[in-house]
Amino acid sequence: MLPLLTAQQIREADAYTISNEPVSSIDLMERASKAFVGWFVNHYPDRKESIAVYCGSGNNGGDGLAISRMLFEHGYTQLDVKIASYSNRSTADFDTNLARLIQLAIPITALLPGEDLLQENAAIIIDALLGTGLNKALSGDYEKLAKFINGLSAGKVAVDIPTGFFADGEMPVDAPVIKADVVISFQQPKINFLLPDSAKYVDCWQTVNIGLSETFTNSLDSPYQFLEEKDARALIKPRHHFSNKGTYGHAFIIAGEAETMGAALLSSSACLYAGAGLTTACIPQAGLFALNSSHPEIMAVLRQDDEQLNIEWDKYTAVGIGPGLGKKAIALQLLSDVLERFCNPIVADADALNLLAENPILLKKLPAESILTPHMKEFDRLFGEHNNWWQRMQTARVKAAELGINIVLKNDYTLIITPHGKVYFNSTSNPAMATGGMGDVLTGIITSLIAQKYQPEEACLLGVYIHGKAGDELALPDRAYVVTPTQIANRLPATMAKLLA
Ligand SMILES: NC(=O)C1=CN([C@@H]2O[C@H](COP(=O)(O)OP(=O)(O)OC[C@H]3O[C@@H](n4cnc5c(N)ncnc54)[C@H](O)[C@@H]3O)[C@@H](O)[C@H]2O)[C@H](O)CC1
Ligand SMILES: [K+]
Repeated sequence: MLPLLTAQQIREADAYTISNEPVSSIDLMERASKAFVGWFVNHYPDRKESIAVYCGSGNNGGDGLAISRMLFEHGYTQLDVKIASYSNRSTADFDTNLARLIQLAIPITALLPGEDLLQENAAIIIDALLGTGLNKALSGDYEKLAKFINGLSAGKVAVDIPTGFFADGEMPVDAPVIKADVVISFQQPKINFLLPDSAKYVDCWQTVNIGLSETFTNSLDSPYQFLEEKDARALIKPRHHFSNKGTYGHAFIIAGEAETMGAALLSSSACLYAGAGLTTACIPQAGLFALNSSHPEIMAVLRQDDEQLNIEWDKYTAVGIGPGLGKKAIALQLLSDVLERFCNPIVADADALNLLAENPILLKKLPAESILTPHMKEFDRLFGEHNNWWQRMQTARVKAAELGINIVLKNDYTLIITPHGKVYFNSTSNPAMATGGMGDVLTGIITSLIAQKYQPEEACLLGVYIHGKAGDELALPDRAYVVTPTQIANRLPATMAKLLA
């Protein structure tokens, strides 16, 4: 896991690294700037391209000055440095880098308070105005400069973080931010890059390692963690010789109405392909033919709307409930029944979540460590409206702890929030996966992993990872416009095998 630190913690990690590596602060800045330049030279190899480097007078600006010097040394000839001299304060490392830069034949212009901004013709803007030191939304000269830069058609590359963007915490609505085409972020993505509210500011980010002390960053035990391939590899268990279907559990998927049988087929097939020993789907009578003809491996428990059910709950090692289930009396009866009679953690999705929202008393009956897999709207129906994702994420932490459950809050970087206060951001998945039925597949995968005796938290982490990874393997090589949930389900065995290789 990559710990995701707040701006405050990044400063602490910075200070710790400086005194314990040890490395001088100016050399750490040199290392960060070199890492930026390493990326830049690969992506913008044309040494004749005109580049304007906009620098503040703090350490982000210091990086900008060091970057300008290094680009000059790499043979970039059309450099122009602009220094926003809006306050009379500067950091020592900024001053040192300014002294180094003025030795070189690079034009440097100071932008003074209240002054009109000069025309800008550069093809590329490097934004090194403000970084993680931002303490309030931009206003005055900085706001004017940000709007000016946003109005330029030049490509924009931000150093560490776009100027005006909050690394963590709630962003004021419509805060002025320099919109970057790409952000080269030091050491880790900033937490807010991973929340959907960042979409209007950050097109794309990449990280470069600057060697902050891992001993220290791990010791902070940050609640926020980034889930990566090595973590999924550590979680996935091989299938053993002499194992049989009984070894891998019996999953029960309660889903589908006559008109939404697709949801039941998608979730139960994903359950099958993710490796459950046995899968039984609880479906309406009308869906039996579709189930048998598409997936003869999956067994059925049929239900009628007006009939009392007599389910043998003891037969099953995991239960997933909700996809396409509807909200009729039978659905509520099934949900109440499972909460009353099934002792192990359950996976609740879609209509099961809507029923829980309408009958909040049932939330308290969820078996410990159960898993809810809402998208944003389902989450807000359950726990109230939220104005922004930072707020929503904090509510999820409170509710997960209060109810003793895991919450999988679906999005680009799906969040897995545990009852123990951790928030894991998943690193896989892509926009080609934005189609109906994707969530049904995820429910099937997580239920399957619980049936196979993964701990609920492990099932969430691995399930969310492989779901997105299968989507990446299908979409990214040919830049596919869309991948379907059926393709994802079919792909799972290969994706899982690769993780074990
Ligand atoms: N991650 C690391 O370990 C390293 C980071 N580096 C770079 O340093 C910046 C952070 O630098 P810092 O000096 O702390 O702050 P900034 O340059 O972001 O800001 C300077 C200064 O600006 C003032 N300020 C804050 N908000 C506003 C505002 N809204 N309007 C005007 N002025 C504002 C405030 O006084 C700040 O202190 C980090 O992003 C990296 O780029 C190191 O180079 C390497 C190690
Ligand atoms: K910046």
